[in-house]
Amino acid sequence: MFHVLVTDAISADGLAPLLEADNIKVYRNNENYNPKDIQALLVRSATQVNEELLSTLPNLQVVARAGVGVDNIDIQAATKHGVVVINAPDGNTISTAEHTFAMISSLVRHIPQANSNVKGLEWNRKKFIGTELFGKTLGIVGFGRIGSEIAKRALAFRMKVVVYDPFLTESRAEKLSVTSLPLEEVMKMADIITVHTPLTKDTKGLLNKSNIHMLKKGVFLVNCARGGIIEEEGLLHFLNNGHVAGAALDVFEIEPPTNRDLVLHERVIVTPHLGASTKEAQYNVSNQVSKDVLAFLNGHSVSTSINLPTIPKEIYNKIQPFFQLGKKVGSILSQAMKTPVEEITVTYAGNITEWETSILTKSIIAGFLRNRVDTTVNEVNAAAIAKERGISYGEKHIDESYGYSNIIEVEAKGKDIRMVVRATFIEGYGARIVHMNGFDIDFSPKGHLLYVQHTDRPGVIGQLGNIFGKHETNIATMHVGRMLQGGKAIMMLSFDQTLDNRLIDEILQIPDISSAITLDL
Ligand SMILES: NC(=O)c1ccc[n+]([C@@H]2O[C@H](COP(=O)([O-])OP(=O)(O)OC[C@H]3O[C@@H](n4cnc5c(N)ncnc54)[C@H](O)[C@@H]3O)[C@@H](O)[C@H]2O)c1
Ligand SMILES: O=C(O)[C@H](O)COP(=O)(O)O
Repeated sequence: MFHVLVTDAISADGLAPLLEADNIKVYRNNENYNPKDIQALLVRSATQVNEELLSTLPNLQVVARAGVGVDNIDIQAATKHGVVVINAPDGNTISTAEHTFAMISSLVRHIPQANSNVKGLEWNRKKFIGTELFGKTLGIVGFGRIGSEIAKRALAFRMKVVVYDPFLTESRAEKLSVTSLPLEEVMKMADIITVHTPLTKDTKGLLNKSNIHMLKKGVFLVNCARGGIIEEEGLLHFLNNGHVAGAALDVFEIEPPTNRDLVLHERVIVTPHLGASTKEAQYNVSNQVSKDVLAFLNGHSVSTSINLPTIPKEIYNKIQPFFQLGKKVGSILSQAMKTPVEEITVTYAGNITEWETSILTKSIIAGFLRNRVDTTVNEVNAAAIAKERGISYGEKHIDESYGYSNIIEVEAKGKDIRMVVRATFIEGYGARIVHMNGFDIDFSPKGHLLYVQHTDRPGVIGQLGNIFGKHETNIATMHVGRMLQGGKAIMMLSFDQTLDNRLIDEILQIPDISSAITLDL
């Protein structure tokens, strides 16, 4: 059973994949739970996922942000703890774009102020003369998912759209009918500026007390991204001196906001971080992270991770079975060698070489380390832990795939010891180990296995069978591999339960058996 803690107000409908799964127990923050049980944490922007919180959840494997911004999550601390961070990058794009556009429209037509005026039983029509959007220039800073949706809406209102985004290509700007310009140009040209970047060290105070004077006099400013991208002190200064005509803010440097002069300013309209607060967006982000968390806990890799290399979805789907196989190969080596390993080399051949394999290599390293360290190891921290333990690793791609459509070969070397395992994934058949230390073999890497090295002589298998029979232990499957008749050979047996050590000791008494190692996969 996996235990999932949901701390913020996350859509219950969207949580259905987790709530309905047989092997998942979901706790809300106000329910009783043991912090040591929690393997997954689901948050929005309210929970601060910092070192302090991470240390209270020692078995946490994944933090999922039901939304876009991960500035409430200490990614570095999570990575150090081996915790994968995922988010739902596109589930609230439309809602936030619509909210931003509603804020722009409200701002230029003074709708919130006029609403309060009429509700205050006044009827002041002259006070609320507005500005048309038609023909005006909208400056969009940050032209990602939300920025580009806003551009579509602005163009439908027959506005001109100029954008600044250092990562925007000319062809994408052209395709979306916007003009891409340096920030200074956008600042000089725009009648309204809306920001849609993440909050980073580069975007903090992007518009500030020293540069807002460069904007057109009478400009309107909008921030529905993150508090601080437009510096609040600078904004207030230029509102007060009349350079800025008005501002619409959904987000604040401190939330709830403490800057009363700004919030209460008569030309400022505000909402309490409502960009993503629609039924649809909340369902989308909750459902998206629930599916990802479920997949992750069930041993599958995720495609939206913040602190893992990103793999395009179509490649991710193809490469996904190899992650589990890779971890198992790593685990086989780790359990079979039982001695210090200094170097691991992963060789890929066949169609798998068409893909980016570095993350797969990290999976293999994680699978290897899992049996050897007492902390959580996964693709996120495998490289760091391997380095810490003095294990170097590398990967290469070769042409020889031994007749299989794909091959992963892992060689682990230590002082006077070397072991090689070769595996493949066959569509419709599954994962197979096809070679071990010079022996061709063919078995499925799962369950409770016994890896036996012996001499190929009549009677060895019979003696082994007798011991299992005596202990009423049923052999589920058995695979044998040898190089030469009468020479060294190996056996891989599988069982329905873990084998008792006394039984292994008895097996080792058989003269032609040189080693018998249990592998739990
Ligand atoms: N108010 C809300 O409820 C709400 C909801 C969703 C998202 N957001 C915020 O909106 C932000 C944008 O969301 P998105 O989904 O469009 O993200 P996105 O990643 O698709 O787009 C962000 C864009 O900003 C650009 N960028 C990065 N650094 C920049 C810089 N220094 N100058 C200019 N552009 C820069 C990037 O190239 C990217 O195109 C999020 O980071 C989040 O903080 C707020
Ligand atoms: O980054 C986001 O997704 C938005 O800011 C939404 O935040 P929320 O989930 O706290 O509403």
